Amino acid sequence: MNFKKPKPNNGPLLKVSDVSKTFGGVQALSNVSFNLEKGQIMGVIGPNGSGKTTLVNAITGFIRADSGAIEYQGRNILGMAPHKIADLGLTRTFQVMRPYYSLPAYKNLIIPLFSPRARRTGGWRGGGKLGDRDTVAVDILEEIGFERDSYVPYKSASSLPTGYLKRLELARCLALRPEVVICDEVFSGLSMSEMASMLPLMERLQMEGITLIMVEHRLRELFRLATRVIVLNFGRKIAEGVPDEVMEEPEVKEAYFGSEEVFSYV
Ligand SMILES: Nc1ncnc2c1ncn2[C@@H]1O[C@H](COP(=O)(O)OP(=O)(O)OP(=O)(O)O)[C@@H](O)[C@H]1O
Repeated sequence: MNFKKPKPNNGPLLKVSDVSKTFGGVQALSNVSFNLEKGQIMGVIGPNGSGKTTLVNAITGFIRADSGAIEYQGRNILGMAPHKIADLGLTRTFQVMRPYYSLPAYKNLIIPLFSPRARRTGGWRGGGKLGDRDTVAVDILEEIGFERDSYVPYKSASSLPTGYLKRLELARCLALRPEVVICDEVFSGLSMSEMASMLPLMERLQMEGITLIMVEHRLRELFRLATRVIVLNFGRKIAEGVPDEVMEEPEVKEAYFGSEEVFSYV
């Protein structure tokens, strides 16, 4: 199979420029722009309904932005189908998880492991020949915290608690050997100890070279990881920068006024 040689990209890994989206009369995104640099963990925060998931959907092709431009590795991806975007290495988790509940956890990874991207990149980590995919699937799950010895990877997805389902969602992205993972609220619904165990996992992914965008309401946990955040409010980007500094900006304080998230971040 012939793949076009990608053009060298000296700019940001992802460049979102003036992206807007309306649903009926609702302006869900209004001229949102930001750059994502390779290796970053970038947070996307904002009150409920501020446009965070719409932004993720627009970047990953699940909805089409009305206007603006989205470039990934220097290539225009606006209007591309989600599976094509994933094939380029830009993947996402879903806020509402969608595993195949009737299948064992590890079988949920078989489809991404059979994807053209996983085949092309030669399997999980280290390259080389793709081994038995069931084994590779269990390996991935073990890497992200499914204890192989207690048979958790083999349990049906429907029997897994939220903490494991969140990890399974992440594992489905990792099976594609992504360059970027956009995590839509990976901390939501997790206990304090589950969240605490998720933090080193995210750090490890970053150390392994994966660039992360994290859409989060859990500011305290997010700010331990993210070096940069953008803040949305009513579809507009109202701030961007280092987390602690951004939270001091009057418009951000006003957007979060009265919200529990801000009280829980300090
Ligand atoms: N498919 C849709 N049809 C109509 N309106 C939508 C649709 N998707 C989102 N919206 C509206 O767009 C706005 C932004 O929604 P979005 O889900 O992106 O916000 P959010 O910041 O992710 O919210 P939350 O933090 O509650 O998940 C909201 O007013 C929402 O009701």
